[in-house]
Amino acid sequence: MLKYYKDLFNPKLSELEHGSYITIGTFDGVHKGHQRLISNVVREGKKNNYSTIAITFDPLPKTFFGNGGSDSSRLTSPYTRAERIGANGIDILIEYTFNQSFSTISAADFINEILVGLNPKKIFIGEDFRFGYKGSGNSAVLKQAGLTFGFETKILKFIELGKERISSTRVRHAIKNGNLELATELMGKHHEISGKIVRKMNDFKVSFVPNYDIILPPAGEYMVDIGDYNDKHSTKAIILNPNKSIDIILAKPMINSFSNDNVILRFLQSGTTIKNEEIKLKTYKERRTILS
Ligand SMILES: Cc1cc2nc3c(=O)[nH]c(=O)nc-3n(C[C@H](O)[C@H](O)[C@H](O)COP(=O)(O)O)c2cc1C
Ligand SMILES: Nc1ncnc2c1ncn2[C@@H]1O[C@H](COP(=O)(O)OP(=O)(O)OP(=O)(O)O)[C@@H](O)[C@H]1O
Repeated sequence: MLKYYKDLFNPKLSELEHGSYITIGTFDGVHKGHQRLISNVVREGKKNNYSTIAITFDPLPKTFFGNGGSDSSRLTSPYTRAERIGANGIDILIEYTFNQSFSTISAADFINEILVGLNPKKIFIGEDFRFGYKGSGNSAVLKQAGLTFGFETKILKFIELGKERISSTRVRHAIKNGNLELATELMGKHHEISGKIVRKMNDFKVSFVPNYDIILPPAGEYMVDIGDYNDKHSTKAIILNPNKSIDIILAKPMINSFSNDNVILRFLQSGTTIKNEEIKLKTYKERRTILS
């Protein structure tokens, strides 16, 4: 069971007396590259009987700095990210609020005031990992600090798919292009958002609104699973405008079974099952708009 801490400075956790193995990153989407990094921490940590820790940030540093454009829109809510990190076997997740004062912590202070208190024995990062004010900390800085504080730094090579590096940015592009199949392959999970059914148009058509500002594929038709944790139904979702609600067309009128609760919408693939009369209706509507 994952333990989830927020904003721990100078931590002194009794469970870490023996030592810890740590990984650090934004981990949005927890894609297969992240999973490899995490599984190295978990495998080696368990073997040596150390607690395993993931350190992460919210909001995403890219979003905070506002320089990512649509590349910084989120794949996962903090909750879904935590859930995926926990499912990969990490013991402790520490999430830091990435605000103005946090962003100006120097690399040395990040090591002294955050990492050292966690009693690290080994820190696992990918090739490009940077940390601290203006990104001045890197693997060389960690290796040097390890000589003083008694930890190792392990740098993992990037995992690729189709000779291209897997990254959160690549998953975001795949979703923006409506390529849900590629997004699923890169994450090893379907793209999912939690939200609420806010309106019932008729027994077969409801309106879903996401709880969190998560990236959506473009307007179009998608095959989805919708349901709560116990119950899910494969059906069809229509996105008319990615900033608004999503229309769900139900295969059978079963929505009462999860009426007021949070439901999870998982995008399986782009849809191909649109009916003829719906296509006609759509064309007609579009023509009228152009004429008026
Ligand atoms: C204490 C701290 C301060 C940071 N300050 C900056 C900064 O001033 N400018 C910047 O571009 N990124 C800054 N970052 C973000 C890092 O460059 C990087 O995005 C973050 O550590 C997450 O790593 P990842 O992008 O590999 O997931 C900072 C990170 C940390 C931990
Ligand atoms: N393909 C990969 N293989 C192995 N490690 C990776 C891979 N991608 C990222 N990492 C590592 O995972 C940690 C977290 O990375 P981060 O969250 O910045 O992922 P990212 O995919 O590079 O995100 P973004 O595309 O938004 O920059 C870092 O240590 C990073 O080096």
